Amino acid sequence: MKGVLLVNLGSPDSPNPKDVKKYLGEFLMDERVIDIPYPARAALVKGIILKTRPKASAAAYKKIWWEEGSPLIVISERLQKGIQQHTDIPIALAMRYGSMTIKKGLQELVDKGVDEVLLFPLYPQFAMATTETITVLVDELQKEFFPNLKIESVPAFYNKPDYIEVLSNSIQFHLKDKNPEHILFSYHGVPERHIRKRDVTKSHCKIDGSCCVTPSKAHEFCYRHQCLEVTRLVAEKLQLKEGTYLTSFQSRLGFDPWLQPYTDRTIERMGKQGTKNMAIVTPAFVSDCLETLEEIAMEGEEIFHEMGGEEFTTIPCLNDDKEFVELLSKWINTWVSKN
Ligand SMILES: C=CC1=C(C)c2cc3[nH]c(cc4nc(cc5[nH]c(cc1n2)c(C)c5CCC(=O)O)C(CCC(=O)O)=C4C)c(C)c3C=C
Ligand SMILES: [Fe+2]
Ligand SMILES: [Fe+2]
Repeated sequence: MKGVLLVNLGSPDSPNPKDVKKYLGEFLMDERVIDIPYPARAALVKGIILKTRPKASAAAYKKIWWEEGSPLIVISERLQKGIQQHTDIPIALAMRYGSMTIKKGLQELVDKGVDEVLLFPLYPQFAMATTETITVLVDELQKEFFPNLKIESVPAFYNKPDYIEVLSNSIQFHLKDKNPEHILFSYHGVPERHIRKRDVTKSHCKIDGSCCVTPSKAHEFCYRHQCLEVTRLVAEKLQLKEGTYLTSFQSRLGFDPWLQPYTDRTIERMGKQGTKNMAIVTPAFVSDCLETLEEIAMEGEEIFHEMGGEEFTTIPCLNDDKEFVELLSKWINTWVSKN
């Protein structure tokens, strides 16, 4: 029997510093997230980041936490239930970090009689720190614990026309009557080094004005290209005028160069330059989470108002939007009817 494992990033068990520390420790010790050799990574994460960040992150999590739990987890569960209503095969949900482990998710499917799994990382764009860390872990788990399980992965879906249509419809719906002067497409950032490391040509990605718009086989694993493509395709679909939309990258950590322009500085600049009414959409996330509900909807709005901006609209992620649930269900049912 076939089954599906949806995988999202994960959240701490509670917004308390102890749980946040445990979660951040697991997340940031992943060699595909902080990609420096083990001794240096442990010194940085355990010796520096985990000494201060859990308290600040816990305070941020407390601001967005829901009665039912972490928004990211609750929303992912709603997505799972929504999809389950459109298919007869079991749909399980797991998180890359935290208590809802991928191993438990695979076991849940196996216990239901599944021997063929569609692994569905809930990320529209490929990144070493997201999609790749999931597929690598699943490979390891399969070899060690589930040798008889056949597993196939869903690749990044950033440029699928039906995804672009659903995202564009959602943006249009949330912007009706808003008339923003500018729409900012803000994606989670990654260190520039991550892009270069996954350049299969070893020389294409210069992280400049042209590499990501020049056709290359490097783009299959270029997060920056895939983000810029989502912006371009949505702008084309919604017929946005040149100069009314921008792309930026948020949530940087540490002192290495990350993808630019940075979202906070872009919002600041837009406010300073006299934009009064702006909207922001975050297409690297399928579910609202700390990075959208706090960093964008709270901090971003505050920066914009401080700089003289007036109306700031945060467009929700696709979450359990009806069209999005139907789209993922359609892809899953196509896979089910294959072979
Ligand atoms: C080196 C650090 C990080 C990289 C690289 C990174 C990439 C990355 N992350 C997401 C999605 C999410 N990240 C979230 C939280 C978060 N991310 C980092 C660091 C890196 N992310 C940290 C330290 C945190 C924790 C919060 C904080 O202390 O600021 C979340 C939210 C989780 C939640 O519980 O709500 C998401 C989602 C992507 C898509 C990505 C690369 C493309
Ligand atoms: Fe992150
Ligand atoms: Fe590129």
